[in-house]
Amino acid sequence: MFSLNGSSFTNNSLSGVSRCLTQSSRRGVSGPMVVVAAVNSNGKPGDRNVSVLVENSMKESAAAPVEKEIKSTVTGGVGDVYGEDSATEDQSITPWTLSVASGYSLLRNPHYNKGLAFSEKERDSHYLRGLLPPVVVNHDLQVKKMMNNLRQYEVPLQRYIAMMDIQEMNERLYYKLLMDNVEELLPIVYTPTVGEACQKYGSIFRRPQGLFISLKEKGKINEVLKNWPERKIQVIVVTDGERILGLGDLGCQGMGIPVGKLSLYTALGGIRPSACLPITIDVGTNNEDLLNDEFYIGLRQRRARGQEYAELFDEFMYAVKQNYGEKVLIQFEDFANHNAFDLLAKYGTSHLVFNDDIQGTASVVLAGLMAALQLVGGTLSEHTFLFLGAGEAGTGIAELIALEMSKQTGIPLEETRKKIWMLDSKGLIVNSRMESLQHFKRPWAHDHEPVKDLVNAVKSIKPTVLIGSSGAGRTFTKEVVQAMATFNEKPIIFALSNPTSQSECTAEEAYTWSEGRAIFASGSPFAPVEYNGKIYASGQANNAYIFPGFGLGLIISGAIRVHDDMLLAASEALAEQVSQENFEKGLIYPPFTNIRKISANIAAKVAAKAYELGLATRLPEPANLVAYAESCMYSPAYRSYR
Ligand SMILES: NC(=O)C1=CN([C@@H]2O[C@H](COP(=O)(O)OP(=O)(O)OC[C@H]3O[C@@H](n4cnc5c(N)ncnc54)[C@H](OP(=O)(O)O)[C@@H]3O)[C@@H](O)[C@H]2O)C=CC1
Ligand SMILES: CC(=O)C(=O)O
Ligand SMILES: [Mg+2]
Repeated sequence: MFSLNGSSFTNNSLSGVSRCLTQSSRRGVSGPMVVVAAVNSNGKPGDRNVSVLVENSMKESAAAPVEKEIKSTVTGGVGDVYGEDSATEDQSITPWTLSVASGYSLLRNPHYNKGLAFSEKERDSHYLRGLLPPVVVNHDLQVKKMMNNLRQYEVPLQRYIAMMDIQEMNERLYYKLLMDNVEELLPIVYTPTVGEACQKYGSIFRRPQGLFISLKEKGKINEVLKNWPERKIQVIVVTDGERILGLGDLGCQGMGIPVGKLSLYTALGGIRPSACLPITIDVGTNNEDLLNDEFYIGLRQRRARGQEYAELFDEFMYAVKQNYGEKVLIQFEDFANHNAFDLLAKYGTSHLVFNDDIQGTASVVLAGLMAALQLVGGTLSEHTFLFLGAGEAGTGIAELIALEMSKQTGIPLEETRKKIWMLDSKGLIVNSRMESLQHFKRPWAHDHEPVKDLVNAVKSIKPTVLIGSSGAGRTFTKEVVQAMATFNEKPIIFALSNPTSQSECTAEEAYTWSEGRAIFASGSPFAPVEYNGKIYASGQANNAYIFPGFGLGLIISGAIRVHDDMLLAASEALAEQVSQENFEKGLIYPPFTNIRKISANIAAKVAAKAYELGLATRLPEPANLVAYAESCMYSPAYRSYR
């Protein structure tokens, strides 16, 4: 029997599981260390301290101000997140401890498992003899085998399930697979397949991924966050599932999106997987099909709104800051627009928040436009823009374009906005509709007679750029694309809506109907198209180009707030990565195969802007930010275990 943090253990209680080390003996061990909640001699988890007041979670960060009084019995110091150091004797604490994973548990630990790649020496020193067949294979061969296996599945959803299984089994294999085969696997772990996965999440559910915070957890969110096995969180992607891609309200099953986005944070942006936390806030769903689906995994109630929603969210936001400090990046994803704009405005001054749908999408589209100008000529302010869809994506993009025009020309924002027109489900947004418009649409109401449909709006406005951000599939009809092609030599057409089923038009339609003249990009990928004997490859205008590098830039600079100028910097960085060879193929985005280099460049420009704006806290500023960003990136290469 030996003692661990005051709890008694028999050697027997640990056999076949982790072999735990005491605080003093764990120093000097460089084996696979896992954090576990210690188990007492009765084999039951120790009590949790549910009311710990903490000021900051990150040891390296300065104490964050406590902005909201939370009932407390323990006042932990900086870094004393779990109240371990300062609890009095009558108070219970969370008995977290470190252990060295070995044997059977090592093979079942996705962070450290290497499968058949464990060396002979590791098999000896980590009690793996007999638990693996004799062969030792390398990482590359594992990737080759897994790709062969994945390609056997013809149904994309089966590939998605297989990828999730790999992620749950061997994390480094999952990320190497994804990074080495990014163009092939992005459509599986991301749009379009992730959309179908969310729709069927309940049926395909195997092991939970991410953290589920529902109305049931109200008053206990601090405690729920402590259940997550990692403490040093740098990026959270959170959704409430109300607007999942263009598929509407998928409630709790929206979890596929934060999980997928964070896979990209790691694979494309180099953020450590253990620093990423996917979260779904479950306040119910108004999706009747899901409410009646026996396999639905969420709360079976209609959505909470108003004060109930606001209180839960407030508790969540403060608990996040208390647990992970003020430099944790919180990415809002796929909220319905009636919450998205308000949440961004509300927490934008107190937290490091970023709305991917509003801001990330804006940045990626502006980058595509900057690149497209190389092909069509003219400056941004010489173009005229028409959007189908005036929600988060549409108005977010429009605002960033107007801001960039204003910066380039010195013309006030109110004036540059006049070059941008928008349609919603009720038609063109015009001044006569002002009273009934949601606040985020009002800046886009201009003088014009009412126009009900897109084709007439196109004919009247004569835009040079047409952007689809409606979530409504096949709305760029032949008549619409042909109209664009009558008054534009090279019409710029973005069909941003996801997944593929919601795309405003296909690549084939855009090229065929414009007689091969369109500069086309879409939110979900399309295969190259042959038209009149020529191959047309289209780009993927998806915020996946931006958020991984953008987030990396915030993290490496220790930024405390997001600023619009950082979005502009990210757009410039991305546009600069489009090569002459890409332009010659008609591409306005670089291929995803170079994404890590692209992300490092975006991160460097975003970080530089954070330093320039005085929003960076990691000092001094590195001399070469691109090299620094690259050096900070996670690599999925296997580590040797002693
Ligand atoms: N490619 C990318 O990187 C991204 C793509 N998207 C995609 O953009 C789409 C929209 O997202 P988001 O802006 O957040 O959604 P919102 O719900 O905020 O906005 C949708 C807008 O489209 C309008 N709309 C819907 N149907 C029609 C129609 N048939 N005709 C005209 N207007 C219509 C709505 O009108 P009304 O206001 O009247 O209801 C609303 O203004 C989604 O499919 C999403 O996947 C989003 C983010 C990033
Ligand atoms: C890409 C993305 O964020 C969306 O479609 O919502
Ligand atoms: Mg989104």
